[in-house]
Amino acid sequence: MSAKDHPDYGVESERLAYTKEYMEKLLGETEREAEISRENIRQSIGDVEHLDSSQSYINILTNARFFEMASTQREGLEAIRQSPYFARIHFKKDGEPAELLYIGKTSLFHRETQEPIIVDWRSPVANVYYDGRLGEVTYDVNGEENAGHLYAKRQYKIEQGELEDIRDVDLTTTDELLQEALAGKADVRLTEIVSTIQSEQNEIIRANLKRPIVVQGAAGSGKTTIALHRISYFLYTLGADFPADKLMILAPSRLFIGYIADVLPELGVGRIKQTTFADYVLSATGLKLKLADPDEKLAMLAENREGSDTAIGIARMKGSLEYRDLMDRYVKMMERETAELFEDVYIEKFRIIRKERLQRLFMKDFSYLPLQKRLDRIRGILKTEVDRKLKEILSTLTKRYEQALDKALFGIRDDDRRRKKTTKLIDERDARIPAIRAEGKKTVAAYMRRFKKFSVKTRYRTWLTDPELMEQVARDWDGQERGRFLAAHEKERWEVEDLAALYYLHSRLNGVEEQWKMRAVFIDEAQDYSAFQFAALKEGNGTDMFTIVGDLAQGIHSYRSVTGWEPVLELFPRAAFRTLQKSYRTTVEIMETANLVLQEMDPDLPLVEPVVRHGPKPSFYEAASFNPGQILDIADGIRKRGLRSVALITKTAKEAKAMHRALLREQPDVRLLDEQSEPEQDCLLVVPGHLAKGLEFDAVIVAAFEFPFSDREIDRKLLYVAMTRPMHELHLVGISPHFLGQ
Ligand SMILES: Nc1ncnc2c1ncn2[C@@H]1O[C@H](COP(=O)(O)OP(=O)(O)OP(=O)(O)O)[C@@H](O)[C@H]1O
Repeated sequence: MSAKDHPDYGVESERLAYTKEYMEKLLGETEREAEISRENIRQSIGDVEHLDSSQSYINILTNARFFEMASTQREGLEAIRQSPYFARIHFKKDGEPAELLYIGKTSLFHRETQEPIIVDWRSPVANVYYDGRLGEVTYDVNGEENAGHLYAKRQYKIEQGELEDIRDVDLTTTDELLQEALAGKADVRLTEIVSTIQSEQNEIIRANLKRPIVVQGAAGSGKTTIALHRISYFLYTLGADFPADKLMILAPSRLFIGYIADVLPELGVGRIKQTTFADYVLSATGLKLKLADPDEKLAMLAENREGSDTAIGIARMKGSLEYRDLMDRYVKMMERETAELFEDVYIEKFRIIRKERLQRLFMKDFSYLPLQKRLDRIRGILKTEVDRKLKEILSTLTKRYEQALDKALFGIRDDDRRRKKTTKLIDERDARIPAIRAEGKKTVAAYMRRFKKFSVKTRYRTWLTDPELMEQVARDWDGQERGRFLAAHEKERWEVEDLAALYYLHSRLNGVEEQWKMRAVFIDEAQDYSAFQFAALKEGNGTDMFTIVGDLAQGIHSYRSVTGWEPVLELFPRAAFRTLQKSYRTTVEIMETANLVLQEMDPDLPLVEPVVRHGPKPSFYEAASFNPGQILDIADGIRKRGLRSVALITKTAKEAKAMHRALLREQPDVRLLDEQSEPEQDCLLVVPGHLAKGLEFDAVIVAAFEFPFSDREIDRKLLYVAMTRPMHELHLVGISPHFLGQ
């Protein structure tokens, strides 16, 4: 059906024409305003030379601000020019007349009449569009409930400024727009979904922003997308108090950041910090460490290598809250050792401050601060105290010398004795007073020298290698456990698993600098975080405003990460918890096959419900060894069916490298994805399973030969992740595990 067939086509095309016309007019105006500001700036720069320069500077600043505002408005208008809105609601707020509100990516108001021409999708009233109900509805405005009646919802497809389609949405029709959006091709990039956000997703996006939220969401349920839209909603709603650079999204790899980076500016959130946990910790602590390959343990497990038990046991320990408690005990020891260093403070023979007072400040009054920050405060207090007392001492002494001189001058009769006495007094005074003054100037610095800066790296390394210290800190470990731990750290080697402890120590000893202290944190692929990582991030940033999204079924790093959300909810007691079971990425046929793997992990796990969209059944190709020709044939077939992004997902990184090499010999358009690469289209991408997490492709070929997928937990998870990446086609090559029923 085309838009022209709709009975309201005439009205709707007039409305679109009106909107476009107004936008063009506004664009012209902002263009002129920008030009005027630019001209004013130019003039003021000229005036700086010969006029009152402070006035000219003010002019420059004001006009620069106007220029910026005009540019931002122009950019906003440009962005929505081709498709100004995507929906309309017929809505009546209680006590007000009914209105037709057009919803788009940003708002547009008539400058003179203040009439809303387009309402922002993030505005409070737009909530009723997403909420899924018609009839009596309520929505929240700044914590206050507003009520009204929603008569109708209508969706539009507007492309290149042309009205292509109009659809009235009622509760019985399926969301055709969603179906269409899902049938589209993967772009190797995420896109915004503001026009088709579903009500259960909307609920998470708009959940109380000042409280934490934890989301367990199935593969393809839109977790990443929702996290990004929640950030956009966050900045729209609370942006005035929370500048974008105080918000951070933590992604699993740099590759993944590249994948989401495009959608961030589109949602108006390009300026937030986008980083990985490792990069964040290294920047925030200022530590320069070369980290060992973070996926080595995963490889050990996937390849079923000998000797992985100890390494994995240690990794698990380092992610636990028990390890955090050990670090707390270690900090307590350092606190006590530091407190012992306090002594009374003197200038000459005058006591300025007693050590007990300083110890009390350090241990009690400032106990809420990191150790170094407490010392900094104490230094400040000492300085004030020394300055004040020094003045007192100098004035008292000066007076005392004056009195003594008076007494000598007027009290001693004998000339010779008097002269001697006064000379002695004057000499003494002239030496002592400047000496005290000089000493007083240096007292604080000299006193504070006993406190050495806390080097987090050195302190942590000492904990890992010093048997005596370990015995004191890890009191509950037996000799064997300590021995194993010490032996594993003989060689200096830094691993991702150490980062939580390093960051935690940094935050407790030195404190995280303002620049790195975030006010809201969004974590994607959160199933790969350990309890200690969550705890450390919360402590270091001093906030619990976290949005945590993940899928336990994809927890391929579960040897070092959480295996349930309970510990996370305990760490964030104010958190809301939501689950998403519906998957939007893939077809019914692919999801049903992936569900077989899910069931194998834990029969109690709820199966993922795909949004009804059909496609070919997954194909299986029994093959004992890798044959590049076979893979390229499959990929060619996929391309011929019009799909563009194709990934070959392997079980291990080692096999990915080997397959990539072999494929390259046959065809140049093959790319191996690693941590640093940019995902790209139109070539066959070879992706190791753990890096495929979070990404999506039109079609996926899963292949494993050297280490085929077996019945082990790690294999099931890796296979599940790989199988849930495609939007349209899945091909499995190699020996498939029995539970796939092939
Ligand atoms: N409401 C929606 N409308 C249109 N597309 C959607 C919607 N929700 C999700 N999608 C699409 O579904 C796909 C999966 O979304 P996303 O990658 O955010 O899911 P995820 O839960 O993070 O997946 P995974 O855990 O498997 O990485 C994306 O292509 C996304 O654009």
